[in-house]
Amino acid sequence: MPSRSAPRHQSDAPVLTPLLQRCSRAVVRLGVWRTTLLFSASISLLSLAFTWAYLRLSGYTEMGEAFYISLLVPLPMTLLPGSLIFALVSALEQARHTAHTLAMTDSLTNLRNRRYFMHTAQRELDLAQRHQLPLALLILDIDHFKRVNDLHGHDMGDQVLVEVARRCEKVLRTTDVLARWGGEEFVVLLPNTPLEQAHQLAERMRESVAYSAQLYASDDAVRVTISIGVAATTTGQPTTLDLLVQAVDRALFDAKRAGRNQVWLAPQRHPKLAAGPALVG
Ligand SMILES: Nc1nc2c(ncn2[C@@H]2O[C@H](COP(=O)(O)OP(=O)(O)OP(=O)(O)O)[C@@H](O)[C@H]2O)c(=O)[nH]1
Repeated sequence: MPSRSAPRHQSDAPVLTPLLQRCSRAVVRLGVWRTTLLFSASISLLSLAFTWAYLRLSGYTEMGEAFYISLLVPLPMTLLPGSLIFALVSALEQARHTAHTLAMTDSLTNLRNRRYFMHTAQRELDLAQRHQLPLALLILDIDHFKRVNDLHGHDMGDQVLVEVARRCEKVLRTTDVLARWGGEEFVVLLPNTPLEQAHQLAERMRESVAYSAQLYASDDAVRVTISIGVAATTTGQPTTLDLLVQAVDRALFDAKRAGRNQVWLAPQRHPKLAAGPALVG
């Protein structure tokens, strides 16, 4: 009978890389000096064990001076090279971590970027389908944003983007993922959320942007609104991320065409997506 278990690692590379990463993260967590001391102490103990085994096998019963030599000599001998190596490993790990975070972050808003979002959304969609849970997706777009830039300047436009991101973030739960989709668009993933609940959240985001007396900390107050497209998967029905994004895009397009500052739910034209009323304004 063929084995059902997944084949184990076919080469050393996939095993080694996570192992090395785990080791370098451990160095960062412990700190260079603690790692060095731990390393040097382990080498000393190993050296002691080897000496003891060697003497026993050679017929000696007393350790004598060999005890002190095997325990204490490796300690100072490994301290300097150990600390240099671990300092280097720690610096490399921190640089790798920073580069990884930067590659996934939008520099203006500090939100996750589209690349991170797509990766996370695919994983969440797979999980939702495996556990038969609903999943909702929102794309929101600042209305007439070009005018903000034209009237108040690009720097103010940037401030508006940051402020809208902050307001939307406040409405969301910790499990939701908000990312910058690009330009003046943001995307939100709502795991374990049916369409009705996603709609309520979208409305709260829309209101938190539209109904603020003075939105931006500046003498030159700007008021903006956002339009939002929403779609959700139907529990237990398979769909793809592309289909979901297409449905949300279409709903957002409809919200814009209907006059902006509205939330539109994805219509029934994608049978595998949760159906809802087409317009919720
Ligand atoms: N300040 C600033 N502007 C940006 C940034 N990214 C994109 N934009 C601007 O966003 C504007 C988007 O304009 P449009 O696509 O015409 O859309 P809109 O004016 O918002 O109109 P509707 O979406 O139809 O309501 C463009 O003027 C871009 O230059 C950014 O990072 N900072």
